[in-house]
Amino acid sequence: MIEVSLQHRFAGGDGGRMQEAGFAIDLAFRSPTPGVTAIFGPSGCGKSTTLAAVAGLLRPQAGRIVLDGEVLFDSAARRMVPPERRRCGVVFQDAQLFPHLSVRSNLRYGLRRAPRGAEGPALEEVVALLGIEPLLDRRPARLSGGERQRVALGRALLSRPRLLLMDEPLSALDAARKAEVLPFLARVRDRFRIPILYVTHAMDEVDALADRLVVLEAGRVLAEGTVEALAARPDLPALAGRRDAGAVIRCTLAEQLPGRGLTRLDFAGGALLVPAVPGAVGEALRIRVPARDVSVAVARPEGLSVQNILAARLEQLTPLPSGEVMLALAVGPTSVLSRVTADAAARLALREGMPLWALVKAVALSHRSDEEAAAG
Ligand SMILES: Nc1ncnc2c1ncn2[C@@H]1O[C@H](COP(=O)(O)OP(=O)(O)OP(=O)(O)O)[C@@H](O)[C@H]1O
Repeated sequence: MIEVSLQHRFAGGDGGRMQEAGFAIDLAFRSPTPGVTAIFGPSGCGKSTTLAAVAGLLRPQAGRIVLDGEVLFDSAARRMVPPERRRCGVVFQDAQLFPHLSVRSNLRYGLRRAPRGAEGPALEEVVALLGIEPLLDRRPARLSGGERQRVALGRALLSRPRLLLMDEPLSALDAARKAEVLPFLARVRDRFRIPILYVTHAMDEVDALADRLVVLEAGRVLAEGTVEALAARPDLPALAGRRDAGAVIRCTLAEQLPGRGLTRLDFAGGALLVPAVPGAVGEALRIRVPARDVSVAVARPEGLSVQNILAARLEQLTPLPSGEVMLALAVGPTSVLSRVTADAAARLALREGMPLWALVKAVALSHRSDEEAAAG
């Protein structure tokens, strides 16, 4: 378990005359270990400050930080474990490799920082896992952004951390590079089982990697919980107001239908047919069903090209700032979100509790817990 509670106020920007109050953070959350907790929120909400406090790079004015029973910081007990003794591996947005050292030497630097006797993967294992063997003799300047991040991750792992802290490690990469690095992060998560605090404002990274979410706003915790539970809440503007808002659902790959080019995914309360997903029957998957790709009907529609028509009940109807309405639909025990126009909601006389049909037009595959799948 990681327990973080911190209160801190930065000095104001007026040269210390205290006319303008500085940013204040006052938050607490707990995350099980191992596992990936994404710290999510708009720019300036305190994400990096939180990581800095956990890493020991910032001494909060008050609070307590405990990792698997070991107190790293406790203002009441005046305890502050110095950063080098906390065993946190940190990966930033820019890889921060030593430019004058080869990749191999950068990795060895990580190993040298590992405490004597600490257990962890060998250099060869990390190199193989991250696919960086061909890069070992290169200098960082001759690496792509994605390659640099893989090396930075390798260096962090080799310091044998008990906790990985990642501060927007993919945000400087374009979509293609990001897609290249994400599976490696998933492999590290699955292979080494090191707890990870992962700062991001990219939902696809949350979907691909995280078990839990801590949503911050202006230095406070707005919500925390599993990715599935929070993604299904229509009342969190930080999540439901986004273009990519949607329910996150755990599924099992239930059947391959090669003749139709489809795969059947089963979830609690129903099943979805999706374009063929490679993988073995029984494999666990996680999908995002974007709210914008779900429409509703008051009677079961016939003769549609849409494959997936699910019997649902309208649980909650939440107006969005955009003028649209977010519908929380229960499909058995599973929540699905649908975003419709206010006009459609009025036309269909939608009200909470009524039965509806949910038409699911698209599904995004986001998370594969299986290591081989993550690699491929
Ligand atoms: N050393 C400092 N002195 C004064 N103010 C600071 C200091 N460090 C951070 N802040 C302020 O604290 C607030 C939170 O910063 P932080 O970097 O934690 O945000 P963030 O959520 O990580 O943002 P981003 O997504 O843009 O990286 C900001 O308003 C920032 O200006």
